[in-house]
Amino acid sequence: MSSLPPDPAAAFKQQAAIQAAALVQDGMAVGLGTGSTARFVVAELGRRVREEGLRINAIPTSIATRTQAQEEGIPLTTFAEHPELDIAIDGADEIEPTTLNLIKGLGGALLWEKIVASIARQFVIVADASKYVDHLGMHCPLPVEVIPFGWESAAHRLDALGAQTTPRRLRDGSLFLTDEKNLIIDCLFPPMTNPDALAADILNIVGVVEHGLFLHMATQTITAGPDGVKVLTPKPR
Ligand SMILES: O=C(CO)[C@H](O)[C@H](O)COP(=O)(O)O
Repeated sequence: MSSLPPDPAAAFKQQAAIQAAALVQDGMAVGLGTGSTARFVVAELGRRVREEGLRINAIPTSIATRTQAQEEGIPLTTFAEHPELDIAIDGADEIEPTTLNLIKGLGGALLWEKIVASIARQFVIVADASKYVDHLGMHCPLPVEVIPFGWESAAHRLDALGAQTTPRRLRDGSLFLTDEKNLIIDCLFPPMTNPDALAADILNIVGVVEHGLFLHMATQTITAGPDGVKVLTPKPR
């Protein structure tokens, strides 16, 4: 039996996920996201593969998603076979509704997620409606992935950019390791007015591998909440 409390947003997440999974067509190469909302997408795609004979090839964005996809019977592919993807569907931690700029990575999979999103012709975000914010950074820290060597110095330089930094740890106090065996520094920034500039500053720090700002990448968000399902595309810049 799971010891996790029930997720009050689960039904909304599932609603958004099922609508997004309907965008996937026969023959597509699909990026599979990570997190509790993306899990519903993978489950629905698995159902379509088994019950409708949907033929897809997928690339998962984490070891956890790879395990789920295999359990669901979704055929997996490689970057060699599919250097580009037709669509990637993933969750988000915060969504700015005008630009569809995002914070991702509270689940720790931001690096693989960003690689997969960057090669997808469509990058569709699924979430419950609580993820909308006026400015990124309002509700959650920005995860930054750094290599283990010299991570304390990278954290110090993130502090200097105005963040309150915390290395992510497991319950037993040990440092959390990503699927690439890197560390995550969670960075609490004031609400962001210029995320593009901040992203560039963060990437300038030697030792930083990636950050959870997904800017100008999402082509569509599908969210569900008490007011129903909402589909957004980015407003022209
Ligand atoms: O970026 C992610 C993992 O690295 C997730 O997509 C993000 O944390 C959203 O997760 P959830 O759907 O569980 O709210």
